[in-house]
Amino acid sequence: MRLVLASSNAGKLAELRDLLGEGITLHAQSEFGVTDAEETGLSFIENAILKARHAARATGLPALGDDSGLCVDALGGAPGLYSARYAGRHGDSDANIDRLLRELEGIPDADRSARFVCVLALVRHPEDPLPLIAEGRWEGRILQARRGQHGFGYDPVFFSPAHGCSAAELPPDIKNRDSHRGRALKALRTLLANTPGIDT
Ligand SMILES: O=c1nc[nH]c2c1ncn2[C@H]1C[C@H](O)[C@@H](COP(=O)(O)OP(=O)(O)OP(=O)(O)O)O1
Ligand SMILES: [Mg+2]
Repeated sequence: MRLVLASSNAGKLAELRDLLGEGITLHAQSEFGVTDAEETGLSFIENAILKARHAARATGLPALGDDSGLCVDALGGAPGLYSARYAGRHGDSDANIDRLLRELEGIPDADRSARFVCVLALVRHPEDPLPLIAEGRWEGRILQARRGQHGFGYDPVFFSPAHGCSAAELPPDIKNRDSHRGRALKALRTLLANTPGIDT
C-alpha cells in the first residue's frame, strides 16, 4: 500500500516510517510539494482528518494525518492543540520548551503531570466518509530542565515514570514502542487488519 504522510514534521516522519515498516510505502507530503493544511480544528481528531484529506486531495493517494501535542494539567491542558506554535513561531521547539518551563516556574514535581496525545487519521480518498481513527496517550510529567538528546519537540522535558527518564533519554526503538505515537499506530494497525479492502 502506498500512503502519503500528511506532515512536515521530520521527527514524526522518522518515527512513523519505523513504525509502519514493511507492507506500507510511506511518502512524505513534501515529495509532492504539498504545503501544510490550515489546522482550524478544535480537536486533535478534527486536525488529523483535515491534514489527511488535504494531502489525499493534493496527491490522489490514501493519506495518514497525525495531530499530536502535549497537554499539561497545571496549564489547563495547554499547549495541547497549539503545541507546535506555543511560543509563537511554528516548530521552534527550543522556544516552545523555554515558554513551557517559564509558565511552570515554581510548580513542584507533584503538580507537573502531563500527557502526550497522538491522533492518527487515515483516509482512502479526500472525501472518505469513514476515516480510520486511532489515538494514543503517554502519561508523564514536565521536568524542571531539559534532559537527553534523542527524539524531537518536547521530548527533553517530558519525564516518563514508566521508564524513569525523559523521552529524549530513550533510544528511538523504546520510544516508538511505548509512546503516544507508537500506541496510536498499534491501534491503527489493528483497525487496518480488520478493514476489508485495504491491503497492507
Ligand atoms: O513525540 C513527540 N515528542 C515531542 N514532542 C511531540 C511529539 N509529538 C508531538 N509533539 C509536539 C511537537 C509539536 O510541537 C506538536 C505537534 O504539532 P502538530 O501540529 O501535530 O505537528 P507539526 O505542526 O509539528 O507537523 P504537522 O502538523 O505537519 O504534522 O506536539
Ligand atoms: Mg501542525
